[in-house]
Amino acid sequence: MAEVILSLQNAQIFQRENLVLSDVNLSINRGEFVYLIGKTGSGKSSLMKTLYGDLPLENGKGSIVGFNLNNLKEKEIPFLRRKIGIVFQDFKLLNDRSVFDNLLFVLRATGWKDKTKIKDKINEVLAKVGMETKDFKMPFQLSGGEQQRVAIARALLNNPDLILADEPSGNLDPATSVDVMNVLKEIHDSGKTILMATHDYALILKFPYRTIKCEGGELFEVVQQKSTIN
Ligand SMILES: Nc1ncnc2c1ncn2[C@@H]1O[C@H](COP(=O)(O)OP(=O)(O)OP(=O)(O)O)[C@@H](O)[C@H]1O
Repeated sequence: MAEVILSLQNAQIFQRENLVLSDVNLSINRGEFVYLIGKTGSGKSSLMKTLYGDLPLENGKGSIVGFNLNNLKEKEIPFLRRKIGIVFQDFKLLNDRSVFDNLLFVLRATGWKDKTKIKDKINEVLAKVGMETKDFKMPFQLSGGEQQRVAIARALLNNPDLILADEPSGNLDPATSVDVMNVLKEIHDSGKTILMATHDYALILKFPYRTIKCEGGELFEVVQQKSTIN
């Protein structure tokens, strides 16, 4: 039977006192690739933030990778984030250190000690995104697409159950977006569950997966036809 990895029932999500999403119902099984689409301001990022513990789930029920979002405690958030890999539109690499040291920083912060295991893990994730020869480079020496590959490698470090990608191609040109999407597709094909917020309908047409639309404070399943996702 399919294993539910993310579930929200009648969830309400607020940004401060503003109700952004009034009734969110969503269930994602292990191994799925799901797009989250919707107009600017429709609440996609707010939903993502709730899923990684940056915004509280005010009402309704929610669970993700075995954590209950309803009474998520501050001290549980680092443990939740080890089971979720997060990829942002603006990469969020540390600009004062190399690719290798960006990844080292995350491993050290999550308790890794053994130097050989650390090196092997960094090489493994960089190889998955085709960046194994650029581990010595500084982020500003990389193109946007390369920086996003490193950010995806970083998201894979702790072998997460779920990857949340919030507009990962938002800062990339169309050809580079397809390259990065191919990396995400390979990761998905290897068994990972991915939820990706995007505005990029060309990508959705090229890589068709289950699509959810955020509109009027709720989520709707989209039937994969060009006319319905615009
Ligand atoms: N930090 C914040 N404080 C208060 N309100 C916010 C904050 N961030 C977002 N909002 C509001 O919450 C609503 C949803 O924004 P959100 O960023 O989740 O939408 P989005 O669908 O991700 O948009 P985009 O596609 O532009 O990223 C908007 O009305 C926005 O103004």
